[in-house]
Amino acid sequence: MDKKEEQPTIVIDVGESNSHEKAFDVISPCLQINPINLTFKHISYSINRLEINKDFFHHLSFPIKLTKKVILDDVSGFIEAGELVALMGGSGAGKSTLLDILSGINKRGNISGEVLVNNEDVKKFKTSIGYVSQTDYLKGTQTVEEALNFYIKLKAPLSSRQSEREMIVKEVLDVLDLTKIKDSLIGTEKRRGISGGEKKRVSIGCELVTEPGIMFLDEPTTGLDSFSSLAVVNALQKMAHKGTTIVCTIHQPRPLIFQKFDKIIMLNRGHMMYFGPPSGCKSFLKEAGFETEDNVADALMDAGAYEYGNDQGRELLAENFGGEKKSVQQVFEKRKTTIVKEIEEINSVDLEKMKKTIGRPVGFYELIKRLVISDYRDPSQIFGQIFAKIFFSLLIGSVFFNIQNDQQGMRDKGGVLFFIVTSQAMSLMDYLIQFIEERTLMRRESGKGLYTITSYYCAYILHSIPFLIFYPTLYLAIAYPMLNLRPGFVNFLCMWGALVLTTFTSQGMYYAIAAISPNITVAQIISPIFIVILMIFTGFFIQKDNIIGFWLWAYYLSYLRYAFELVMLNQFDDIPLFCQPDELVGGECPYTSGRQYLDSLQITSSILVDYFVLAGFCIAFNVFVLIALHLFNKEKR
Ligand SMILES: Nc1ncnc2c1ncn2[C@@H]1O[C@H](COP(=O)(O)OP(=O)(O)OP(=O)(O)O)[C@@H](O)[C@H]1O
Repeated sequence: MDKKEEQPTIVIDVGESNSHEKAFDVISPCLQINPINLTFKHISYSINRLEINKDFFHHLSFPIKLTKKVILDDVSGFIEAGELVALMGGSGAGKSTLLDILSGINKRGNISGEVLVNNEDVKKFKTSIGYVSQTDYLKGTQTVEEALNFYIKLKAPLSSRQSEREMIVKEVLDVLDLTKIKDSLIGTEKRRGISGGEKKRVSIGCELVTEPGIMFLDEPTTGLDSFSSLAVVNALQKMAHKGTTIVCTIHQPRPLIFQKFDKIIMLNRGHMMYFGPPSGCKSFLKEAGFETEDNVADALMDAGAYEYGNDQGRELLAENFGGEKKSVQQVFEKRKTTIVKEIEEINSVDLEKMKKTIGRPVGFYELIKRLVISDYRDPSQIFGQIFAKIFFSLLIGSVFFNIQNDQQGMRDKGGVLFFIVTSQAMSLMDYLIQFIEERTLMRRESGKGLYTITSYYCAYILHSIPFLIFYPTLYLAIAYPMLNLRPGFVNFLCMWGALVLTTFTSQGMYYAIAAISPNITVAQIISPIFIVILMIFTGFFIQKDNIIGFWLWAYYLSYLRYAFELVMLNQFDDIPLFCQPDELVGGECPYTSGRQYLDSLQITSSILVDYFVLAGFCIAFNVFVLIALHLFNKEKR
């Protein structure tokens, strides 16, 4: 049988069940779905883990031993183009693990067996496969339509035209019943948006607009009410009718939902327990001795629990089933050879190769656009920064108003410059939290091949540049004249440049902390430690000669020291200082020039050197972030 010739009608033959024909929806003019057959043969998955050795005391053996935990054991099956398949099983049965393996996601454990899409290794098409995880990773400041447009623009073939893309988005909105809410914001933690069920359908839509021939969904109905669950499964069924092969994990579906699937794959403790259409479940259970009039999905789960559960659970379930029990596994084992034979048959069918989708160069522009729109729709961080700058500049401007170049003024100026530099560095702490939140989305989207990590980070930095220049400008524009700092445009410009560079370097440092921190809590603990160390070693509190050898590294690595030295040199080099009558010591003025004050703080470098070192730190931090994002933020489960 040549399936290519038969398109768009594909015959589905499922194990021992009755074969049925499935015709793809021909009213789909836009979505170009490549029919995909998926076969998986002898899949086993195990992980090695370290465990406490309970025999340690009895036999005086090693206290820790390496054990192997088998999570999937010889699982085989096939899914044909346009089928909607439910992967069922109790908690810990191995559903998510099998879904990950089928979708080509890298796993940490040992995998054996083969997964083929249209006869080719699934791993080759990892980024072309649609995968909807249990958690919705969406940009809350986008509208529903914008989210779909973002995906299609970044993943559609370069040859596709704008009008075609618009039609696909329109069709997907329609299929998923999202047209009415297409202009609604998805919503963030601060601002409520669409409902959970709608979010799930948007996540599905984001995948669907990229026209995947095959899609995997991890528990798409979990956490949804029965109506929303039905709406999601209905949408999946419509997509399957248009030709997309769909596999999703699901927990105990109600009968209405259960019947919508073309095939059920039931797992129990890593073993396959049932493979076939929902209509075949009842006879299968009967054959295994579990005759029931209940909901078949529930009965299937119970039969598995009966076989693999403990004695107590078995007793409980025995009351329900009655009669002499057989083993579902035993009955299923007989069917296994038929499944493997079917897989060979499916693999002998010559279907078009699966298409590979490649990220588009427009990705960078789309990323910046999304970030700018996000700032516009959720400007709380920008307003927060502006408020902080105005507040701090007025605070120090009024406390240290009109500082003179006398002995007290000299010290005040030193303190004020220290405060300006360090407060500017500290004020960017919220960038760290925002970056960690963004990182999760970036990990997901780059894992799907929408863009590269490098283009994301460059876009992220680029979109923040105007703000990182504006904040220190605002700070100095208010504080500089109030404080009576050194007059002259060149001195102002030098101070401004130092503060802007400090801002960029601090942003790099916070992103570096964020890139290596596993979560926000860890990052929030690490960053104040860093900042305090950097502040102690600015050279304002303790000079190099008084630092003990162990801490000298911190003196050299404190980028705030170079920033502080720079602004001090700019303010004090070559200026005369005078004494008020009460400041004379033995009739003499202790400091008659700014240079003397700089020498007392052991500030001997030059403005140019400090600029270069600061710029070097800024570049180094950003290169470190890129390396860390590539090393630690790859999708791997
Ligand atoms: N990396 C891992 N380390 C340790 N155990 C793991 C790992 N991955 C999976 N497991 C174990 O393998 C089993 C199957 O996990 P999996 O997440 O696939 O189950 P599931 O059927 O999806 O369960 P649930 O419905 O509760 O999400 C579980 O017992 C789980 O604890």
